Amino acid sequence: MTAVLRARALGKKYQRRWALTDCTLEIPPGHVTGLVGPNGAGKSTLLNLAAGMLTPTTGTIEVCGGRPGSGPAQLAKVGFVAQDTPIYAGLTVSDHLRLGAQLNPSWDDALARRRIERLGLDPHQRAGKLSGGQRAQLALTVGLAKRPELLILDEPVAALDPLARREVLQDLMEAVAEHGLSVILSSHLVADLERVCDHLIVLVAAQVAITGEIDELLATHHRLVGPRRDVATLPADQHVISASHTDRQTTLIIHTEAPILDPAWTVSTVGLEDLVLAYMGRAAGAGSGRRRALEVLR
Ligand SMILES: Nc1ncnc2c1ncn2[C@@H]1O[C@H](COP(=O)(O)OP(=O)(O)OP(=O)(O)O)[C@@H](O)[C@H]1O
Repeated sequence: MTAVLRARALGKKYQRRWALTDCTLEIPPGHVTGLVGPNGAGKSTLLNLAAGMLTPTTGTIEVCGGRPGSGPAQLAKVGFVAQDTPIYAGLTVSDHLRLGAQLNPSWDDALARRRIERLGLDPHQRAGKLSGGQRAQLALTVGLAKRPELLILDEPVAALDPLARREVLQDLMEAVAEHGLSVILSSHLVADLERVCDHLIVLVAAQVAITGEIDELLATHHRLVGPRRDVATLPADQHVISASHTDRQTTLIIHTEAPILDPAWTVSTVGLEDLVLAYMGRAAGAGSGRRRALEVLR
């Protein structure tokens, strides 16, 4: 099966600053992939590269088997809802649906109208007069009704209330189950990602800190608590992601494929939020304010 996204040593430089470096990734089709990382980590840059809104400085990126932005066939395969909720302020809600129908060969008008009605949006209202959350919903409706192979969403639920957020995520999961849609979405809301995503990309400081299938990542990361210990004495196959020590005790989050045999450790599982925070904290340094960049709403 063709990967929905394949990046090899992908990099993007804005003037003198690298926003993304040495990014190598492969996302299989039919999945919901969560993209997470601190502010400024390069998430929007990666998503804009995938949507063809930016061109790489180094490396390559292939999306649904084609080069992003390479022409109408590629545009039809990929839906993109950018972070700033792209709508046309002067056009009404129904103008957006008309435009969507004209521009997209596989436009699902029934889906679009059903969704607008369910959301209670007035078809005659100008998009510029909608609330932030309603605008986000309109942009998402256009993205879903386009019926792309891959829908790329940059912080799609940030402006939505908790109930609306849950409904949007539900809609996405239904589209994945019914139409085989693949989704890549960035969010700071790890609890949401935990609910809908089966793949994860953690970007930190312009680099991929970890990527993979979430179940597999959770099965190979462990929390170890035991008597204070120098991490340099751990077996070579145990990679320390985060470490904290008191006078007597050491707490670690480690990555390993092998069983943990040392009886000195109490071993427990790691949740997605802990895993993400461990990788974010590794780059930022323990106790840094960067940890606060990750908003965890339950
Ligand atoms: N057009 C641009 N020109 C110059 N620098 C840019 C531009 N766009 C982004 N950057 C820089 O590139 C880096 C990555 O930005 P990006 O928007 O990809 O991060 P992000 O992870 O999406 O952040 P956030 O979570 O805050 O949305 C940042 O340091 C940002 O300042």
